[in-house]
Amino acid sequence: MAVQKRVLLLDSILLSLFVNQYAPAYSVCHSFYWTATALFSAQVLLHAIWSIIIYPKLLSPLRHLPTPPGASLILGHFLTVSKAATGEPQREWIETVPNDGIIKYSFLFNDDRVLLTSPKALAEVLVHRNYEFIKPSRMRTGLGRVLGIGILLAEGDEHKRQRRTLMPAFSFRHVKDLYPIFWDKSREMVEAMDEAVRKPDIPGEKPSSVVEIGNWASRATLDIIGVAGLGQDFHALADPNNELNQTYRSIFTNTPLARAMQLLGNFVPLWILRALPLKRNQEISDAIKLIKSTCRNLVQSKKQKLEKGERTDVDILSVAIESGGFSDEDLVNQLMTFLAAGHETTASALIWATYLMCLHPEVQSRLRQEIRGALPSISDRNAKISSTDIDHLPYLNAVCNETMRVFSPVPITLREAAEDTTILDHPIPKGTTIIICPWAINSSKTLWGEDAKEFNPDRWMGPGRANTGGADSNYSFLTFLHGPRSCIGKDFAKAEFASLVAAVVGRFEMELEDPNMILDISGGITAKPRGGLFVKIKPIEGW
Ligand code: HEM
Repeated sequence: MAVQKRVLLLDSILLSLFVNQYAPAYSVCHSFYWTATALFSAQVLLHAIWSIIIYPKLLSPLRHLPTPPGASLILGHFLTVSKAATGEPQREWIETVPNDGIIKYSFLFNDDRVLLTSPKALAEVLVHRNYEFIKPSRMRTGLGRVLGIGILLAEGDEHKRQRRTLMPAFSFRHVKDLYPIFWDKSREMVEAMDEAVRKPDIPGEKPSSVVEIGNWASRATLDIIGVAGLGQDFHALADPNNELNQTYRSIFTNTPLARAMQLLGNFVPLWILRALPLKRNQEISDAIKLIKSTCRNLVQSKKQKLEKGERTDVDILSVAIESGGFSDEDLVNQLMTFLAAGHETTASALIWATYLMCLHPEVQSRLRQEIRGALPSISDRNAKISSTDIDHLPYLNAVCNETMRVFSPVPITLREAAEDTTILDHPIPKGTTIIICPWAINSSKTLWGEDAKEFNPDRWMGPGRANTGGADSNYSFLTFLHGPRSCIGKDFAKAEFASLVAAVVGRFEMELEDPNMILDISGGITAKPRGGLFVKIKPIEGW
């Protein structure tokens, strides 16, 4: 229902010309400019009243849907949503607002949001009519600069083509050959952490046995996506000041300014926001330059290798180049996507696993026992790990799944109705924003039972539970979504995550630096403890 401001402006100019020509008595101060300004202001005001109050309250087909209490007349639920961690209010509403599968809430100026709460609604949007619900254009333009317009942001037939082409690189048949890389990098991380706490003068660490786990996690996962995904070791683990790692950390840190700009992006054209002389704009454009040039160099050197017949690796980039389906610029966009989508997410999972291990020392010891009993020692550099070694550890699998259920690294994602459509037979106007919230679905009592919010790895143990956690519907676990736009890197991520957890828990006893820490979650694309997670680690000899 939004009317473009430029239409109102044009309209005001034409009306002003008309009034000044044929009815000058009605003009403002006999001036074309003042008349146009007055007409424009009046139209903006009328349009605002229409779109903020009249349409959503009296006419929108969404107005009859169940809605959480506490909406203000103009700001809707904006204050509740913006004050809490991403996904937290939705986690509460899914329990407290009676609904048949969808809930409506409103954002700033009563812009409607439709939250999906049932497997049936999720199936319609994510699977059966997936391409009718596209990624919102503000997501494409906002994220596209950093992530590249690759598979994550492509739509329709173009998305289908890219997904088909890239799928072989992500199939389990291929991923199973990457386990030794996951293990080698996990070992490298654990050895470097060990060294850091023994030599407390390493820059970036506190002079004690305390480490900020997010820092290690993002360096390790960047290296892993580099080697296993793109055939290039970035050596971020070896170098705490690695430029690429620092760059990603700076752009993915959800500062108040970043949040404010994201919010403004809903109302102010992005080209204006990006032209503002702000430090954040400079940081992002420097980051994009570095990421793009890294990706360009990777494409060039991989192509040269392949031309010389020097192919030794089966990484995602090689598969993409050999498919012949992508231009050089497309390849750069895909690489940008894999680098960003493929490392911050798994890093967030490792942070949450560490946090939960600290809160549940009994789970930590039981897991350590399983790992030490079944896997070769982390100190054994010649030990080779296969997919069977990692995948056949039931408690490790249970802890990893339960961590990703309780703290899904991606708390929320968005879609937009591409046309007037329906969800569960409720009319949904074109342009409506649809909220898919793993954070809420993964802890819904309707789907998981009364103990839904508790961390209980045992729900994944026992016959038939290893893949379901005991839930009846596979839509109950939404961490990687479902359907044609689910995470293509799911098998990669699960194996990588399990290797990292096994190495860390096998080697270290961990506790929170501050046992009274109050969890403050910083939202953004991935959820993390704000300001980092500081953990005391103690190497346990004998493995
Ligand atoms: C624990 C780790 C991970 C989590 C929780 C995760 C989660 C997700 C989610 C929720 C989406 C869907 C986003 C949306 O459509 O709105 C997604 C898409 C995607 N993920 Fe992951 N991801 C993880 C790791 C990875 C890794 C390691 C890679 C690459 C190696 C990867 C590559 C991608 C790509 C390319 C897409 C876009 C797929 C498409 O649109 O067809 N992800 N991921």
